[in-house]
Amino acid sequence: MEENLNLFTSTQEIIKEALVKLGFNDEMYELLKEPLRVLMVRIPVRMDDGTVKVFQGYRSQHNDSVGPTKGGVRFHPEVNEDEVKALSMWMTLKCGIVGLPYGGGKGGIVCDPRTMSMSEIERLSRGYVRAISQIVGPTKDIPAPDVYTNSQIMAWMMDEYSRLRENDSPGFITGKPLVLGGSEGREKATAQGVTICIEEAAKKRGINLKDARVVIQGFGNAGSFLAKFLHDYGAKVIGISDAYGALHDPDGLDIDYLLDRRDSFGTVTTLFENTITNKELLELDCDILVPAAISNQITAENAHNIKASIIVEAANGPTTMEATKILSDNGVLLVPDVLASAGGVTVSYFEWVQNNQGYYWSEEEVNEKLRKKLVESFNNVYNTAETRRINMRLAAYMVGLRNAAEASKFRGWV
Ligand SMILES: NC(=O)C1=CN([C@@H]2O[C@H](COP(=O)(O)OP(=O)(O)OC[C@H]3O[C@@H](n4cnc5c(N)ncnc54)[C@H](O)[C@@H]3O)[C@@H](O)[C@H]2O)C=CC1
Ligand SMILES: O=C(O)CCC(=O)C(=O)O
Repeated sequence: MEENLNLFTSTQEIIKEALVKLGFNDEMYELLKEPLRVLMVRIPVRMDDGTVKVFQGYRSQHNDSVGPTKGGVRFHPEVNEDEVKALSMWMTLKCGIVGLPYGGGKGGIVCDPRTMSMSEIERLSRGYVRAISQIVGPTKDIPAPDVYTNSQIMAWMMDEYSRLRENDSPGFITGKPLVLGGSEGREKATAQGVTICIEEAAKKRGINLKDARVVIQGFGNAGSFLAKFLHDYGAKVIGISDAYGALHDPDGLDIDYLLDRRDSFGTVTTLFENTITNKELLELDCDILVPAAISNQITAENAHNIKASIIVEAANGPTTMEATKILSDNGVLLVPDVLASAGGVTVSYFEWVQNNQGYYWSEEEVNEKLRKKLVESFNNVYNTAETRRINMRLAAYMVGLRNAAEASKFRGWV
């Protein structure tokens, strides 16, 4: 049988399994198997050469029983409806695992910002906000950065929303520049959260992080800060990659140099000649592997060749369900995306709280609150997996779905 690489339908399968284990009935599955709302929009943008290009975008809201929906916006040529739907479902799980008062949302635009000018990207970002403005807002659905979007794009989107509503609305979006109500620590939050999960996983496996050899796929927001944290900690980062290739040095890469040379899209390998492929990178001999780029990277095809004993998923959906099973059977400790990458949305929540109260915290305060939440969440998922004798992905789905399911029940939806 062919492997299911569809992110949406494979997520439905595991949601079903988790709900059955939690004792919920078929009606609950009927409610949670699809987002409540998916808006498809067409965004006309005047390009710099005077022509008009029409871009396709989406905003998906999985479940808003717990609170407003929350999740990033992705600018990528491969964005599609099923991917955005799955990404919004994973946001419900992340918020449930960390205990945030949100449901899951996610957005995306089919585009390649690497080939666009800054002013074209600005017009596209503003057009997207105008197109989705009816269904988003600080108490409805709160966007944030994701692949190929950043704090500048968040600033344009916040400005456009504030103009439409005729009032300043910093709580409409998170991941903003500090001066516009961004939070200390948000930029590094995803990598901080992944680092905390790596520390906890290493403890469980008796691995000393200072001796560990680490491979990271992706050198953008999540991957590059993570490389820096682990490098500074004393771990040996022996491989990194971007969309164009990968770098490998068994003695450890010069992370500070690479950080200095990478561009705003997380590209750095194009400056080097002796590169390897992303596929080769994933199969390198190492202790800890962190996919921090895109989905469907570890599949049934290459799962048997993975040498790492710990995989911590910074990216959303990097490992297929079939590969998850192969890796668990092989004794690999796999810390799933919905837990490992939850640091970003956690500090986004802190940013929103600070915007709502108009009082801002120090970076130390943010990091301390983040650590507390992630250590608790890691152990909650790990212990569920141990007690139930299941892998951490299924355990994370069980922990993550509970709030949305119970809140939907209390509201009388099911
Ligand atoms: N930024 C955030 O706060 C969060 C990000 N994530 C996830 O982390 C992953 C990376 O996101 P960011 O670092 O924010 O994005 P980014 O846009 O800052 O960086 C993306 C990186 O992935 C690389 N990449 C793109 N296509 C690739 C391909 N086909 N093969 C290999 N590498 C490729 C890029 O070259 C770049 O290095 C995504 O899956 C995202 O959904 C998850 C939670 C929060
Ligand atoms: O910061 C946020 O609100 C969402 C981050 C995100 O999109 C994700 O965790 O995948």
